[in-house]
Parts: sequence; C-alpha cells; structure tokens
Amino acid sequence: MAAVHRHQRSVGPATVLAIGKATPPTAHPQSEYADFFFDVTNCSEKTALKAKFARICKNSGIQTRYFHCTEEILRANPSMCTFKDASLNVRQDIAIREVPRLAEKAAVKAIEEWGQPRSRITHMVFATTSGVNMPGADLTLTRLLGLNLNVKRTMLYQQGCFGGATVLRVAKDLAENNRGARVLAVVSELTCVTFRAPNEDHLDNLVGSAIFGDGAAAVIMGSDPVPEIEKPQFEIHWSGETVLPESDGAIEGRLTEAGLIFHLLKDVPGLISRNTLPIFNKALEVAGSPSWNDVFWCVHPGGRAILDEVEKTLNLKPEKMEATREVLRDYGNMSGASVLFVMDQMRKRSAAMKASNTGEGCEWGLVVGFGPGLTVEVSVLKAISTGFA
Ligand SMILES: CC(=O)CC(=O)SCCNC(=O)CCNC(=O)[C@H](O)C(C)(C)COP(=O)(O)OP(=O)(O)OC[C@H]1O[C@@H](n2cnc3c(N)ncnc32)[C@H](O)[C@@H]1OP(=O)(O)O
Repeated sequence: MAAVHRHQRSVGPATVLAIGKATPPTAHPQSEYADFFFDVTNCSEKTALKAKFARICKNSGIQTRYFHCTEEILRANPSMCTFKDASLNVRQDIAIREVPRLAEKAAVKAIEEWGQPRSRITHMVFATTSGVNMPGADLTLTRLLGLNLNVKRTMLYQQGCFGGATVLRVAKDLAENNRGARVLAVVSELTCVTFRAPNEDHLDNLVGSAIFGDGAAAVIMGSDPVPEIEKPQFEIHWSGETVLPESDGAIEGRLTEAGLIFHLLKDVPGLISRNTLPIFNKALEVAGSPSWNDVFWCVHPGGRAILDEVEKTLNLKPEKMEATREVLRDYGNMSGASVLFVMDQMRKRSAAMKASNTGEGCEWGLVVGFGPGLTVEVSVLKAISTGFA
C-alpha cells in the first residue's frame, strides 16, 4: 500500500463512541390506539375492521408508540386522515420541518455522551424515509447543531427500515478510511408520511398502521478512540448487504400524491427467516464462527412475527431477542431508527446486569436491518469490556 494511503487510514476498526435517541413527546398506549385511529380517521362505523385492527395491535408485541402528529395536527389536516386523498404537500411540510428537529434531539444526546466539541465532527451520514427535499435534512441538521459548514455530508433518502444498518456501514467506511474522522450517523423517521385511514382492501397498510412509530437515533463513530476521553461502546468489524431471492415486491414504498404508500407481503417474516442464513453465516465467519446463541443480536424490530420466525429458524434462546423485543414493546417499528435503539438497549441491559461487556457477555454480535428489496444489511459488532468480571 502506498504510504499516502496508509497515512489516510485509521489503525483500528470503526468504533461506536456514543448513542443518542429521541421520540416526539406524544405517547399512545397500543391498547387504546384502535379507538384513537378509527375516530380520528372518521371510520368508527367500520366495526369489523376495527376489531381486526385491535386484534393485530394486541398481538403486535407493542405497548407504546410515539407520534409527532397529535390529534390536533391530524384534525387540522383532514387530507391525511382519508385513505388516499392528495396530501403530499401537507406531509412534506411536516416532515421537512420535523425530521431534522427530532434528529437534532438525538444528536445532542449523542454529542453530550461523546463529550467532545461539535467542531470535531468531520462527517455526517443521515438517513430518513420521511419526506424528501433539496438541500436535505442533513444540511438543516448541520445548521441546527451549528456544525462546521465543511462537514462532509451524505444524505440517504428512502432506504426504509434498513436505513439504520446502512448509516452504520457507511459511517464505518468513512471512519476507517479517513484517519481522525468523527462521523455523526443519524436516522430520523416520522409516520406523518404514511399515516392514512384504514381500508378493507389494503390490509398491509392496516398492519403498518398497527406497528409503525416515530423516533430518531444518532451515533458518533470514529476509529482509534482517544484514551481516557472517548468511551468506546462497540467496534464494527464487518458490514455486508444482500437482496433476498424471490423477494421482489415483498416490501415496497411508493411516494404518491397521497403520501408514502407501503406494500407488505404477508410472507415477509417467512422470506426473511428462510433466506438470511447465507449472510448470517458470512457475518459469523468474521467472528470466528461462534454458535447463534454465542453472539448477541440487535435485529430491526420490524414486526413480532419476524422476530418469532428468526428466533425459531436459528433456535435462539428467548433472551437473545430480548433487547430487540423491548424496543418493539416500548416504541414499535421506527423504521431505520429502530436498530440503533436496539444497540443502545443492548449496552444498557449489559450495564444493568453487570455483564462483562456491552454485548451481555458475548464478545461478538450482529446488527440486522431489513427493508425494501427485500434488502438485508448485517454488521458484525465486537463488544467492549465493561470492567465487570
Ligand atoms: C418499512 C420497511 O422498510 C421495513 C419494515 O419493517 S416493513 C414491516 C415489516 N413487518 C411486517 O411485515 C409485519 C410482520 N407481521 C407481524 O409481525 C404480525 O403479522 C402482526 C404482529 C402484524 C400481527 O400478528 P398476529 O395478529 O398474531 O397474526 P397474523 O395472522 O400474522 O396477522 C393478523 C391478520 O393480519 C393479516 N396480515 C398480516 N400481515 C399482512 C400483510 N402484510 N398483508 C395483508 N394482511 C396481513 C393476516 O392475514 C391476518 O388476517 P386474518 O385475521 O384475516 O387472518
């Protein structure tokens, strides 16, 4: 390797140095959501559909979700409360303003934990599936945070639910190929783009209405942490991506006059559990091929049935999916932001149980994102010692 290239690269692997997360203030208990949802969309007379929706909510594994769009906002914007009225402008107005604001809240927490001046941030990677504009949410966030205007920004729109794993992968490459880089990786998602009235002929949208929630997460990533000052949480040793066979159309989103309309095939849980072994195996090779139960798991909490299927297929012990299921329970499916919430949950659970490292005692772990394509992104994490025996 030429000396100039060696000099540009980091010595050690990309390392997560802090994680921050944020939700809008309005929480909805899942047990009451059917009443709220059918009332605000003027569909309370659809009693059979409401009963089905209430049943899906009950079986979702979700207890609470957070939404920017309160009853007041929704009633002030009736075009969002039908199934397909033209409403893109209203949705865009909310998303363009609020996506960076929620991202800012998460980023401020990550920066506080990191403990370094904002001027040390050299790169930003921002993903959202909620709204599109030019210049993008990355520039608005740069301004909200008062970052240097020469921060090198990468904006990723419409990755869907694998966006969280994508920002990790891109931030890893940036951190390892730019010595001294400190990357702010952010995902911010709002359901203002997908919220719509229930419809008997579009049950996949009904499922989406029962599981999606709002949230943002931010990670500071860099290589070669400054000893005694920066506190590593996880190292990232490998990232890979694949498209699952025979999964065309399984998860799709189309941005229309009526906002973002999702299509989900019923077989998404089966497609994921039947086809992810090759990429999981490849990831495990990096970790020296421990067994599925000897690694920790941070999986996108896309839906309870998906977690059930993965757990069954890999014969995972129930505790392996607990961090993931806790995020599903407490926040629902926040699209790309979810998997970063799970990483945060993993290190917090590890600290609470006084585990020897940030991976509940397992040296290696997998971050798994999936979304439109059907695309699966996997990163291999190495846990960091907590100092407990
Ligand atoms: C956005 C992105 O990029 C990435 C994503 O995360 S996309 C979201 C991925 N998530 C999913 O696909 C959800 C996976 N599904 C689940 O977790 C579970 O089905 C659930 C929690 C939503 C409901 O679980 P459940 O109530 O125990 O049972 P289940 O039988 O699966 O579903 C309940 C009903 O919804 C229907 N249903 C479920 N998924 C459906 C779909 N995708 N399309 C249409 N109908 C569907 C079922 O047919 C069933 O209908 P009946 O009552 O008439 O039989």
